[in-house]
Amino acid sequence: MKIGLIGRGAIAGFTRNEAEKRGHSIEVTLLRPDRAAAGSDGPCGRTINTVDAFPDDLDLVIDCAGHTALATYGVDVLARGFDLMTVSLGALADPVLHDALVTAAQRGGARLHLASGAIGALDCLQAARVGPLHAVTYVGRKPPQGWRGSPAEAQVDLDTLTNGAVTHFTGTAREAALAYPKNANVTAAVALAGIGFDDTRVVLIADAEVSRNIHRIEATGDFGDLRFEISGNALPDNPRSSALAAMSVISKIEQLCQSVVI
Ligand SMILES: NC(=O)C1=CN([C@@H]2O[C@H](COP(=O)(O)OP(=O)(O)OC[C@H]3O[C@@H](n4cnc5c(N)ncnc54)[C@H](OP(=O)(O)O)[C@@H]3O)[C@@H](O)[C@H]2O)C=CC1
Ligand SMILES: O=C([O-])CC(=O)C(=O)O
Repeated sequence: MKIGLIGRGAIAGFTRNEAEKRGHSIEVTLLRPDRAAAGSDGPCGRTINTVDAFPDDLDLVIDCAGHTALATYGVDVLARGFDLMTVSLGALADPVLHDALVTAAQRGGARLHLASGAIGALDCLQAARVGPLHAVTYVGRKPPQGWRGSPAEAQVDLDTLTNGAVTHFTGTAREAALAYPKNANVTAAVALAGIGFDDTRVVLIADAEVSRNIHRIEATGDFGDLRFEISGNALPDNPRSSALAAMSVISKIEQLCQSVVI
């Protein structure tokens, strides 16, 4: 695939390396206008600053840059007719942005692909909701540094939390996804696969006793009961983000290339 990337952080770096190892080409990287002069060549390859500058022959654009980036560029990317993959699923909790992306995709004849990110069991939730599902709860537990730059900082001193755990959020997936744009995109994945943003219950915990990002789903429905838990290693460049989130981007690229899709 010929790919355009948005972002140059931890997930983007992993995506670049692994995609190129697998024979895909990162043709160009979109950065904020003040980050790199358009057309410059550096560790991100050829850089651009606007959606207009994406070459016409791209197969896919991948957003690895968070909610603001999806809100800033997503509509224009889809309206230009490029398929767009995103890890910034939590941004879809904003109904205005959600509808604008859907309209742009329809106008451009393109699709928005949601990477599964740092969590799993989404296939099970999607099937179970046919039943229907009755209740879904997500509990996210990360080491204190995994909540840096989030509203948790207003409730708990992350630097001095060296033992025990503090619950800093309980509420809906919509509230969590919007309030924790860098830490709780998984709540959006669970909501979108299951019973939606307003009915999915969320608990977020800073836990000094854990060293990995632990995501737990509990669901009940006509299908039976589901309990799923993953302990994800963080990416070396960003303790907030699990390595699986970056791996899920590569997995989705491979899915898009396959004739037999699971
Ligand atoms: N679905 C999931 O399970 C997960 C989703 N995520 C989402 O992925 C995002 C990226 O994660 P990660 O790579 O670890 O984060 P990093 O902080 O390592 O990198 C973020 C990158 O995005 C760039 N960026 C931010 N805003 C814009 C913008 N408006 N325009 C262009 N570039 C922008 C930053 O650019 P600059 O260097 O110029 O600041 C930086 O290169 C997270 O913010 C989060 O929303 C993360 C983990 C899991
Ligand atoms: O990477 C993770 O473990 C989860 C995360 O940050 C997110 O969902 O935004």
